Amino acid sequence: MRLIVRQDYEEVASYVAYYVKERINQFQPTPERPFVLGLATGSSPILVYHKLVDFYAAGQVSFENVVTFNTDEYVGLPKDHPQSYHTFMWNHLFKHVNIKKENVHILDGNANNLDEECRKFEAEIAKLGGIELFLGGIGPDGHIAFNEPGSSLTSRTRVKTLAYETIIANARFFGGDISRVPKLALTVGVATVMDAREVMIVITGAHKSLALAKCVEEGVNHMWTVSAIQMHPKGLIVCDEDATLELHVKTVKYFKSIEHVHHSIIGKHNLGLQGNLLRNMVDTNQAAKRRRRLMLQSLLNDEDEKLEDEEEDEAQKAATAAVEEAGKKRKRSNSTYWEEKSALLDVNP
Ligand SMILES: N[C@@H]1[C@@H](O)[C@H](O)[C@@H](COP(=O)(O)O)O[C@@H]1O
Repeated sequence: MRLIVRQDYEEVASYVAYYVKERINQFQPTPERPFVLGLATGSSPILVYHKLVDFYAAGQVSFENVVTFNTDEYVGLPKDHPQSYHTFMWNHLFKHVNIKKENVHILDGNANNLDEECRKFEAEIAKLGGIELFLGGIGPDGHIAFNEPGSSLTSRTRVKTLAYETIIANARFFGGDISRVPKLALTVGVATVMDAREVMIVITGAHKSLALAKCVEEGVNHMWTVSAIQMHPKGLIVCDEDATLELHVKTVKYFKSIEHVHHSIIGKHNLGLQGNLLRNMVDTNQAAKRRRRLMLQSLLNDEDEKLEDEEEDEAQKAATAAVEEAGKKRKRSNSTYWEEKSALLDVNP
């Protein structure tokens, strides 16, 4: 498992959005071989979606051959209800990009036969050969999708009763009134998420720091369902500094050092998106020179910043600049959405 620590929510969102964009582009999806992406709702991915919309507006990514599957949906809430996950996904992402309607999969919480709806959802995923990248968030109790504490780690898409803590946490979307929060939801299972070829979880805020510590430093446990990521060969958690509050200092230092050491010794340009070594690009002479220079610098007690300057990824800088430009130019079509977003981000659940 990799743990990427960034300063704050904004930096986490930039990292994740860039990552998703690059994975789609590297995959080179076609209608016959689409990129299958798992997506979540909640406040954690909102800024990621905003940045993906900006990448799309800047011509840096296309969703034409992207197929999506969403983690969950409330039972009994009309699709067009302002708090349904259908409304959320269309307002925050889908209606701003070129995704095809038929490529979007969100569970129908109003289906006549809910069990059948869940079975069909799993079958659709399987038909497409599984999910390539699952982007998720967690609740403060460590639940992934709506897999509440005690959910089976081998669970599949099904109807789930929401935990009291989740109902309280989500009441912020229903005017703070817990009686208005639906008590049932359809959700992908833990195994549905873990079957994806890559799982990326966004965890931000001090209120999720206990869940992060349980997930990273303790055992795989159905009381913290996100901890199942420990068993995944390509699990990636992207968190902010606040979320690390309950982790041991040595844990945080270790995961940070992985990134730092790899960049310093191997060179950022020799590392793939998933931390893999781009063998063809490694020039052993260059690597030896770098090692010598590093050694000299540490002897001379030089500042680390000098090294980091050289390692800046020019492509990412250019991409970010273009996106910022597009973001400025683009007139947001749905202003209430941005008001809603700020409201969500201001609330401390
Ligand atoms: N079912 C959703 C989850 O999929 C989401 O990860 C979680 C976190 O929400 P937030 O990101 O707003 O903290 O909220 C809900 O419970």
